[in-house]
Amino acid sequence: MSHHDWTHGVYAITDAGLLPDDAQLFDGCECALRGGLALLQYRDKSMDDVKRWRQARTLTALCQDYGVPLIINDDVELALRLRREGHANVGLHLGQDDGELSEARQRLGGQAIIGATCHGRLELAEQAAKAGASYLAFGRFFASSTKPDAPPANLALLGKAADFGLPRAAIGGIGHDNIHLARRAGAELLACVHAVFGGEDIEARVRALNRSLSREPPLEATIQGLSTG
Ligand SMILES: Cc1ncc(COP(=O)(O)OP(=O)(O)O)c(N)n1
Ligand SMILES: Cc1nc(C(=O)O)sc1CCOP(=O)(O)O
Ligand SMILES: [Mg+2]
Repeated sequence: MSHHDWTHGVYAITDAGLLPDDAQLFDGCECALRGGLALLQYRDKSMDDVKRWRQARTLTALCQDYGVPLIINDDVELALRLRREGHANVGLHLGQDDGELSEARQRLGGQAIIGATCHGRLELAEQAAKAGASYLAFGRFFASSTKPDAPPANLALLGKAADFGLPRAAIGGIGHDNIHLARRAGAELLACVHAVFGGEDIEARVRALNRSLSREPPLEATIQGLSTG
């Protein structure tokens, strides 16, 4: 795990509509991992605890093979159960209504990756940073078919969030045609559902996103380069 830099790159998030059974979920995630992910998030809104445990456990092992952390959406108990089984690569993502981040930090320990949804609001980012977040997620930046009603945010926010000193994740409608804009605005992590899992050849889709990212330095680095040299 130590060689893997989870702080930069494509952050794929699963979707039970696009990956409706175990075979499609596991195969889709393996293809995405082959394409090169910084992080993978297991996002399943069902109440089926048996399914969620089975799927999360298999994804944890799959991610371990690729040296990539698996982030559990919403569910601190599930993340805790996996970590207690010895899976140190398991982290958690919490939204504003998903429980106290400081409590999750205490329960999961100092090493676990814990992300926080901050929408378009710097004061939420400040609170999350103080409560022990590992990364801050902002969005929705573009129209999203996965979550059309997520509150909109402006890309300029990403530059303002640099001062927290934590990786910034951009989410919401991120795809091949706009990923460079979010990167350029300062996001280190580019979180995508549809752009990764919403079509054929998932590995090629992730590779294409990574190619777009590698061509695009963040604006902060460009400005620094201009002023130093
Ligand atoms: C990386 C990332 N950013 C934001 C979210 C959204 O979290 P939340 O606001 O809790 O909404 P749901 O995903 O639970 O519907 C996320 N999951 N991941
Ligand atoms: C899960 C989620 N949260 C969002 C937020 O703004 O907080 S947008 C979103 C959906 C992201 O899916 P897609 O890449 O298909 O647009
Ligand atoms: Mg949530």
